[in-house]
Amino acid sequence: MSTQVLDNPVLDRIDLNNIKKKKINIAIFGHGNVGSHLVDQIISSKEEISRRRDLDLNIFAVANSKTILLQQKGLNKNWLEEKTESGESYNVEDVIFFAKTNNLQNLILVDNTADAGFVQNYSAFVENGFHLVSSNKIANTLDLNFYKELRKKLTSKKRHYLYETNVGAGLPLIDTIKLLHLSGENITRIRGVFSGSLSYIFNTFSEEDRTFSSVLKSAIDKGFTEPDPREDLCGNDVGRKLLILARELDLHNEFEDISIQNLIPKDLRSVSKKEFLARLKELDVPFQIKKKNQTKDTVFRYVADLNGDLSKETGALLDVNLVSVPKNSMLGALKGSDSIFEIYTESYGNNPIVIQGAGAGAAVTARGVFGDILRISDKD
Ligand SMILES: NC(=O)C1=CN([C@@H]2O[C@H](COP(=O)(O)OP(=O)(O)OC[C@H]3O[C@@H](n4cnc5c(N)ncnc54)[C@H](O)[C@@H]3O)[C@@H](O)[C@H]2O)C=CC1
Ligand SMILES: N[C@@H](CC=O)C(=O)O
Repeated sequence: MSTQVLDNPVLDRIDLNNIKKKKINIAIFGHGNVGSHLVDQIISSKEEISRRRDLDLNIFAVANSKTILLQQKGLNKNWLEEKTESGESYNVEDVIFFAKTNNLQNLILVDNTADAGFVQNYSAFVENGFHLVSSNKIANTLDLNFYKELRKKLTSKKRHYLYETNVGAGLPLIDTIKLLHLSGENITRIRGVFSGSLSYIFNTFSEEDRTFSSVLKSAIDKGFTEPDPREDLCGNDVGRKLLILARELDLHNEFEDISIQNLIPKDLRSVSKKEFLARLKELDVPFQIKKKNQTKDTVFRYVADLNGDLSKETGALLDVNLVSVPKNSMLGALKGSDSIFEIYTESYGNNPIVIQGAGAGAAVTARGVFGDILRISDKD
């Protein structure tokens, strides 16, 4: 598109191509595995999106737990060097103040942390005009009171909250379930392998002659696990995903309602993360014994199951267990870090809708977060 210049002397230097572009101002918290991919993806797709969708994506803040880089005109591809050089310590009120004093509109807060403390700021951000996008699952798995109050606040402020990556990383799962439920389709059961890291770990451990700790270490290095990998191994991360799906169906469950098989030996559960990582080899013998005792032609799968009477607010049963399944079954045939979700509904009968694909990984997750940002940008 070429730049058009107007005759009017006041407007004669205004680029008409930019007038109609909607500027979206984004603040990103957490730039670890997922967050840093997200910033890079936005910066490298910015021009193309500006051309195709008339959106000007402007990342005006990026922060980790220690420092922030604030730039009204937006980050460029050297953001990490700039932040390392001139990032400053901060609190979240500074970001809200910065957005206000610079009169930034169309604000989106992106939470790419795994921090329980950070989600307590959501309400203040919404109060000050921010939409929310989150890969962090915590806000959706605190008590139902917090869950409902946040939604009340969002409705009263006409703000949106999208979190597609909370379950199944970049897979289109939450949206699918939401639409089925909203359209009146009765979902009767959701079952599957919800964890990309545990899928990778058990696929690899079942197939290859490697110790459990070396496979776990690879999963950590590939960015599949939570910042503390015990969140995956103890089942909390899968439990959270199960609860998030249950709540999408308007079920009134709390985290404590989930029956979870914890895979961590008792004496490694409450040590520090540093000590746990130093003692990974202690997982080798217990898992080697499990492998040795396994029936022929079966593989381990860490399976989550939402079942029971899903037509009643309190009728659901939620459980997460390590099971042996035949290699040639749908769950048994999973590869790599794939997750699989079987969604059973009244109309689809015994043949579930199946959603399968990469269930973890920084690039796919960042792409999913990016999708949520674009969905919100298109609204209003
Ligand atoms: N890695 C994956 O495949 C997937 C991850 N997720 C979620 O994405 C989120 C991020 O995961 P990763 O990037 O792998 O973690 P990470 O540990 O690599 O990065 C976390 C980042 O959050 C920052 N942080 C922590 N507390 C903070 C606070 N209070 N304020 C500002 N920044 C803070 C850390 O400094 C770090 O930059 C997690 O909630 C995880 O559950 C979701 C789907 C898939
Ligand atoms: N640690 C999680 C990442 C995505 O939520 C997993 O392994 O699935």
